[in-house]
Amino acid sequence: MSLLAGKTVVVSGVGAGLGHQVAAAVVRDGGNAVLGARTEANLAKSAAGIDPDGAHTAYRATDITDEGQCEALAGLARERFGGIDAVVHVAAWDSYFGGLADADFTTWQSVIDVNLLGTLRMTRACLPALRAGGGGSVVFIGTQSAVAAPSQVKQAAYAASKGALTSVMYSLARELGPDRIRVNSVLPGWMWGPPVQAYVRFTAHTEGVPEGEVLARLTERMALPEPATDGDVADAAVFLASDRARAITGQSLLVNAGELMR
Ligand SMILES: NC(=O)C1=CN([C@@H]2O[C@H](COP(=O)(O)OP(=O)(O)OC[C@H]3O[C@@H](n4cnc5c(N)ncnc54)[C@H](O)[C@@H]3O)[C@@H](O)[C@H]2O)C=CC1
Ligand SMILES: Cc1ncc2c(c1O)C(=O)OC2
Repeated sequence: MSLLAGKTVVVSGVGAGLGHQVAAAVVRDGGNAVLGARTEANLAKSAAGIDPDGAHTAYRATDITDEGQCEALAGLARERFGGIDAVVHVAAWDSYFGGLADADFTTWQSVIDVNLLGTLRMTRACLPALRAGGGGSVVFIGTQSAVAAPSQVKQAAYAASKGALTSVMYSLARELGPDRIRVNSVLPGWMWGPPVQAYVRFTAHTEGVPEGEVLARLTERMALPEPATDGDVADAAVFLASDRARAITGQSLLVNAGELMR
């Protein structure tokens, strides 16, 4: 039987990258995907690419800094598909923010509000449906920068927000375990997809070096020859979302081609 046959998975932050890959993997593996992100046009495009006849997808514009919008997305999942079995939290503000020395704490607060509190708002909005269905799975997307010195510098606020999310995961796994709700994190490293592809192009251009050289620098410390793709990270998230991970909770899974090993 397919990994997610008959299951409904809410996915936040569906744009061109990882969120789209997660939603695509959910439908490919037999489930229903309920897509949220701020821009409705991106959602429509993503859903049309995954599921042209719309039988296994639903979407709604959702900013995870707004609790009411999170609740509306969870409500859409219940209306269209009768419940929620899992939620994968991709939405994040994942740019470069400057270091501590030149910190603007207003920006820090925004990063925390999206990456940490936004993810928790979205989780809370899904809890009644997860409980009503007898349990389910919550998957956070962290980063390897949350557990080790990052390979890029000056991202203290981002690392703080994702590190806190990874810590909260342990606490929630305990809190929600009695309701058979599992909580895990996937921690990508340099993930080959639109944002990192743009970074490689930009860096090659500004340094006047071939793109292959920039990519070689990124992969230098990886055990495998190529970085994980956003599709590879999506597969790990879908596994944790599924019943095949039924005894796994309170874990972080690095999906980074072996750049860091613990
Ligand atoms: N690209 C990489 O190498 C790495 C990415 N990650 C994580 O992977 C996820 C992103 O995947 P990517 O494919 O890189 O980028 P992406 O740009 O496809 O994903 C981020 C999405 O979150 C959305 N978003 C931002 N703020 C939001 C809000 N307030 N409400 C709703 N949606 C919001 C963005 O619009 C975007 O669609 C993030 O959680 C990021 O922290 C982690 C490690 C490495
Ligand atoms: C957003 C983002 N971009 C690039 C990278 C990371 C990240 O979290 C990371 O952990 O290693 C490289």
